[in-house]
Amino acid sequence: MSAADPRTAPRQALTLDDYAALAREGMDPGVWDFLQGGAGEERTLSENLLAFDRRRLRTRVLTGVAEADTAVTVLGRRWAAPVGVAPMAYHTLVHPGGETATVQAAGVAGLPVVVSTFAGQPFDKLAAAANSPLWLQVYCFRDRSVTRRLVERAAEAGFEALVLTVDTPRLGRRLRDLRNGFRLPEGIVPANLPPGDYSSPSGHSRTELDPALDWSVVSWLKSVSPLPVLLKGVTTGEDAARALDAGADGLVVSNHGGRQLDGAHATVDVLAEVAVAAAGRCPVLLDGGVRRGTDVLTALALGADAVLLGRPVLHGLAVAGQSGVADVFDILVGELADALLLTGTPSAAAAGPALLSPAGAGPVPTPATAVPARPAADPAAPVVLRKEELHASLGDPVLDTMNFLNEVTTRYPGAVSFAPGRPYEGFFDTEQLFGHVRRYLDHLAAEGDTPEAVRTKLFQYGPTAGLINGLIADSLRADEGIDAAPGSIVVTVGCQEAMFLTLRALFAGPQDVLLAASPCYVGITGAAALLGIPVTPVEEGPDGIGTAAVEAAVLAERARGRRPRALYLVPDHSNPSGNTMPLQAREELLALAARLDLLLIEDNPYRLMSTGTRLPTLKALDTGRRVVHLGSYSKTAFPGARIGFVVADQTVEDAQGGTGLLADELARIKSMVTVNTPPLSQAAVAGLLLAADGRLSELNAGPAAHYGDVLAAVLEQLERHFPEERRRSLGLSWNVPSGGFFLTVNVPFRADNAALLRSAEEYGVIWTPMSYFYPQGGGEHAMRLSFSYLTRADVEDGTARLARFVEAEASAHAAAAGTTRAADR
Ligand SMILES: Cc1cc2nc3c(=O)[nH]c(=O)nc-3n(C[C@H](O)[C@H](O)[C@H](O)COP(=O)(O)O)c2cc1C
Repeated sequence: MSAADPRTAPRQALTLDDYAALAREGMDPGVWDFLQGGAGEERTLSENLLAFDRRRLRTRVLTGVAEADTAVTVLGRRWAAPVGVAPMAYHTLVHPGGETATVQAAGVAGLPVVVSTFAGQPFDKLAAAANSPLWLQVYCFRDRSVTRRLVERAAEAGFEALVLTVDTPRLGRRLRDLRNGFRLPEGIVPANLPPGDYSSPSGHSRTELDPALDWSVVSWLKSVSPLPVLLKGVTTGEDAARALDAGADGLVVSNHGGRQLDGAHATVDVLAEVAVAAAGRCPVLLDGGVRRGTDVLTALALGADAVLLGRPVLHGLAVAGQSGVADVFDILVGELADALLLTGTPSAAAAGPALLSPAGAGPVPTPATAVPARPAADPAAPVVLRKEELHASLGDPVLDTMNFLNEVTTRYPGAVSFAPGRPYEGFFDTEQLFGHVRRYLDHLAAEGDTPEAVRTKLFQYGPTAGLINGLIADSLRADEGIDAAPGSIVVTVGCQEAMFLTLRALFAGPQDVLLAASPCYVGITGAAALLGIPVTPVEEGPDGIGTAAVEAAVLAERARGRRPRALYLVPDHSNPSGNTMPLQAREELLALAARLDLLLIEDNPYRLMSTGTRLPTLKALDTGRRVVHLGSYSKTAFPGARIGFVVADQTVEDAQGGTGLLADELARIKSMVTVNTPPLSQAAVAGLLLAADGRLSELNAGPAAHYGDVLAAVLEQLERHFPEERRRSLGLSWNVPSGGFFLTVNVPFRADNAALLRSAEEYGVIWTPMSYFYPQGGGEHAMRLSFSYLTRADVEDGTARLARFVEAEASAHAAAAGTTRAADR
C-alpha cells in the first residue's frame, strides 16, 4: 500500500503532519478515508486537534535545565517517553510489515504498543519481535468465550496489560466508509480471532460486539485474566470514579479518535476532569489529536501520565514501514524534549499544571480570533474598545450566569418569580433609617466623641478596616458565640468584596486552587474567575459538603501538583441548594482541614433569618483559626447598605519573623480597591446593631418567622399539587430546608434556559436553572426556587403555575422517551 519513496520520505517529513501528507499521496483513497475519517460530520475529529491548537504553554527561563529527561514509569515499567501506540486495527492494511514493523520500531524507541483485537498478525509473532511492553486492546464479544480466548492468547504471548475499549457498543457512523461502501481488501483479516466474515467492520461490530456491557464486565475480565485492566474511552469524572470502584487499573481518556460519537468533547478538554477524579490512584492516558511534542506536554500538564498516538503511526508505517514509524517516534519525542527544555521543565515526570496559562487550563484565543493591528484611528471619532483587548477573564461565562434570567424577568414582568434571592421588602421602613444613623451618632457622643470628631467620622475618608468593627465583634459574640477581636475584622462593601479580598490574599500562584461546594454561589466562582484562580468543585449532598468528598478532591489536586488552598462553603441553608450541614459534619470538616492543612472560607448570610435551632458556625467551633468567616448585613439589615465583613484572625508571619493578622493584609488590599467602606452605610448598620444590643437574631425574629412561613407555604403547595404518589410517578422530588431563602426541586426533564423560557412565556412562572450553579456541568434536571421575596399569596399563585408547567414538561418528556424507545425497537 505504501507508495511514497521511503528514501526521500524522512528527509521531507519534519513533522507528523508531513507524514500524513506523504501517506495520503500513496494510499488508496478508500483506505485513506477508513484510516483518517471520523464519525458523522467529523466535528469531534477536528475538535481533538483544535483543542490542542488553542492551548499555549508557559515558559520558565534561567532554570539551569540543560537536558530534559523524557522517560516516565507506567504500571511499573519504564517508557523512554510518555508516548505509546494506540490500538488500531489492521496495520497490515497500510503496509505488509503490519503490526510487526510497528512493534519493532516501538521496541527501538523504548515505547509500548497497544495491540488491537483486530491486529492483522498473530500475538506470538508480535511478542517475538517486541523489545518494549505490549498490551492488548480488548473488544468484548457477545460470545464471551471468544474474548476469553483472545485474552488468554495475549497473556500466553507475554502481553502485560489489557485495555478494554468501552466506547464501542457498536461502531460510530463513519460517513466516509458508508459513502465509499468500504470493505476490507481480501487477505486483511484479524489474525487472533476465529475465522469469520470480517470484511465490513461496521457490519461485524453490529452482530458480534456486546452492545449491553455494564460495569460488571471489569470484574469479569479480571476474573479471566491476571493482567491489569485499563478502560479506554472514559471521558467523564463520574465514569472515572465508577471505573476505579469497579476495579480498573488505569484509564485512557479517548473518544476513539473522533470515530464514535460525533459531538463528543475533545479528549484534552475532558482530561483534567478525569485526572482529578482518578486522583493519582491509577495511571491516566490520553489519545486523540496528539500531533506534536507540545501536545504531549499539554496532556501531561493537564494530568495525563502519558499519551497514545493513533493515526500518525499508521502514516509512518504507510510511508516507510518500520523506519517510517521509527521516524514518527523520533520527531514526536524530539519535539517533546525540546518543549521540556524550552519551558524549563527538567523531566516529563515533573510536568504539571503550572505549564499552562494562569487560569489553569483555560483556552487561549485561537489565531483566528487574535486581534489584528488596527489602522490609525480618526482622532475625532469616539473611541471603540474591542472586547478581545479587555482582560481575558471578562470572557468567562460565569460572569454572564444571570444574564438570561434577568432578561426573562424583564421580558415577563407579570410572571411570578421564584428567582431573586432578595429579602422581602415589607419590613423595610424608610423613616427608620434616620433613627439608625441618629442612634449611632448618639452612641459616638456617649463614647466621648466631640461633635467635630463625629463629623469627621461621617464626612471624611475613614479607617480602611472599618469604623464599626467593635460593634460587629460584640454582635458576633452575642448572636453567634464567635469570639473575634475587632482588629481581626475588616468591614467591606458587601460580602462580595470580602470574598475578593480573601481570595486575592490567599491565592499566591497558578498552583493554588479553590475548592468550592458544588452547586455553588456564583459570587465566589465569579470572583475566582476574575482573579484567575482555578476552582475545583466538591459535590454537596443533602447534608452539605462531606469530608470524604473534600479529602478526595484535596488528594486529587495534590496528585496533579496543585495546592488546594481553601474550601468555600455555606454550611447553613446553602445558596443555591438550601442544604444545611449537621453538627457532626462540621466538626469532622474542621478536623479534616487541620489534618490536610486546608483553610475554610465560611459564608453564612442566611442563618439569622431562619427560625428553629441554629447550629454553631464553623468559626464558633474553630479552635485552630482555620476558618475565614465572611459576613453580610444584606439579609439581616438591608442590601442597599452594602455592608459585609470578614473575620480573618489568622496570624501572618513575614520572612523576618514579624507577625500580623490576615485582616491587616486584607485591609492593605482594600486600601487599593474601595479605600474604605462608606461611613454613612456603616452608621446605619451600627445603629441597627445598637438597637438590638447586638442581637440581630432578636431584631430579625419577625422577618425570620415570615421567611419560615413562606418556606412552609412553598412546601405545602408543592405537596398539594404533587402528593407523594403523583410525584413518585413523575420522578419529581424536592428538599426540605430548615430555613434560608432557597430550595431545590428535581424534575424529570431538562430544566434549562429553553424550559425557563417556556415556563415564563406559557405559564407565567420564573425559576433559576440549577445548572447555573455548576460551572463545570451538572444540575441539568433541577431548579432553584427562591421564596424570600414573595408573600404567601404569591407562593400559592406561583406554585399553581409551576405545577402546570412541570406536569406539561413531564408528559412531553415521557412522550419523547416513549417515541425513542419505540424507534429503538
Ligand atoms: C484506523 C484506526 C483503527 C482503529 N482501531 C481501533 C481498535 O481496533 N480498537 C480501539 O480501541 N481503537 C481503535 N482506534 C482508535 C485509536 O485507538 C485511538 O483512540 C485514536 O486513533 C486516537 O486518535 P488519533 O488517531 O487522533 O491519535 C482506531 C483508530 C484508527 C484511526
